[in-house]
Amino acid sequence: MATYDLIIKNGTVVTAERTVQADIAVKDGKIIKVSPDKAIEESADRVINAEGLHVFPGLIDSHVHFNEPGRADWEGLETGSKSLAAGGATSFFDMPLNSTPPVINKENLERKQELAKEKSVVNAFCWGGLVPENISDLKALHDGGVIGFKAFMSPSGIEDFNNADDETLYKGMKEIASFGSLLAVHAESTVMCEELAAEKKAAGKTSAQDYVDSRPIISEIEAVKRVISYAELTGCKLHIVHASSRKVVKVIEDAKKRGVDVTVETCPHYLALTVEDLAEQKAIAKCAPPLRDKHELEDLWEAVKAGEIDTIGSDHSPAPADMKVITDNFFEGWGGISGAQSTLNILLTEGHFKRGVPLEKIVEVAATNPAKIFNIPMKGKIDAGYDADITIVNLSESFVLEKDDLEYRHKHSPYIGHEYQGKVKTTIVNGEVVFENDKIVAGK
Ligand SMILES: NC(=O)N[C@H]1NC(=O)NC1=O
Ligand SMILES: [Zn+2]
Repeated sequence: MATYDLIIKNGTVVTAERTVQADIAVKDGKIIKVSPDKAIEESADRVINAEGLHVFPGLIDSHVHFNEPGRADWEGLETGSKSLAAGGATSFFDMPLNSTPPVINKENLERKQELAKEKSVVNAFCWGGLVPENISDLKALHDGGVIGFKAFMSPSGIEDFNNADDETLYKGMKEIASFGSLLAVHAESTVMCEELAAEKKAAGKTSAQDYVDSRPIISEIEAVKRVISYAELTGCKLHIVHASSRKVVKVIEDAKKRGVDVTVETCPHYLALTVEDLAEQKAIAKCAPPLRDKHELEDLWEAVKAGEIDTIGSDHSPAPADMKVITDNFFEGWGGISGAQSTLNILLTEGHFKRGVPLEKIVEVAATNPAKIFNIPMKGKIDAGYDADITIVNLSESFVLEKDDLEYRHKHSPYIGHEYQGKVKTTIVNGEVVFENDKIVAGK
């Protein structure tokens, strides 16, 4: 019998701390040994020669909406997880809404957990929801294994997931703090967004820029400041999702300096696309908070480089094509971008190659920090004892993303036709190869 299940030889291994040439030995789903000094000579059932390739910890996408159960016609755990594997991600945290029933009680959580076990080709974790109706369910959700809670401060666009008013934030955060979990928040001001949208629509102003102007950066800042106040009052750990501007990040930086336990996510689309892409691609590039301008995009990259961004998650929020239609009114059509498969490509191409973001920083925000912040032990790092969640990438290879490359149920993406430097060659989940040679091989 071979000593190991798998050895990855001669690769360049990237962690959040350093990049070194090393061999990696895997057995029973775990990394047994990382050997930078000398070759691992023992036997293995399979040897992958990664000479000339980079070996990253598999990405942990802390923000996806896979819609199952109940709306699997929008995406689903199988297609969603396959798209992640194809993009070099080995774990995801599924948001509590857009699936129906939403994950706002223990029973609904268990249903999703069972489905994920059956259908996902990567590691699946669930977020629980915080809505005005479920304060008394939060503890049971926590005990059931949710990685944290998610609340919307503005309407979610989903009728069975109500947004949290200030009273809900207060009571929910007090409760969540009592058992040491965390609240993630979609932070936009309901009043500002609704009033501005009503004014625009009444004036017949419905262009891409009008939609963007109806959800301004100041509306994110107002909501972020307010929820940070509740975090200070209750001691609840807080995570702000999808900050679209460094101006929002700055508010969080200031709170961190005061000692508030708060972290911040941004998404690849705020780092790769602008309002011009929205005007051109219409609902395919529509999201909330909306895409900003080129200046904001560049500033956000500076925030990544400066270490002000804790995590980067895709906020993959797909919908069928007939919901992604805008004729000339940008207030219509589903807001949510399909991007789960492209996160690493964007970070490498737009971040590393075009703007000099170190590979270690990419690993930190897309794998190591999500594991750390959300308490997923033994993931997000390539080291002895860690789970063998690994993605092997050829940084010398470039490609143009084609529609048929997408594993999504609905093959639309604002990134089709974009050229990327750095191609995912192999994705390994718990020691098993799930993607290689441009194909999902899980279960084969
Ligand atoms: N419900 C839902 O997925 N909303 C997401 N879509 C989006 O563009 N932003 C979100 O928060
Ligand atoms: Zn989201």
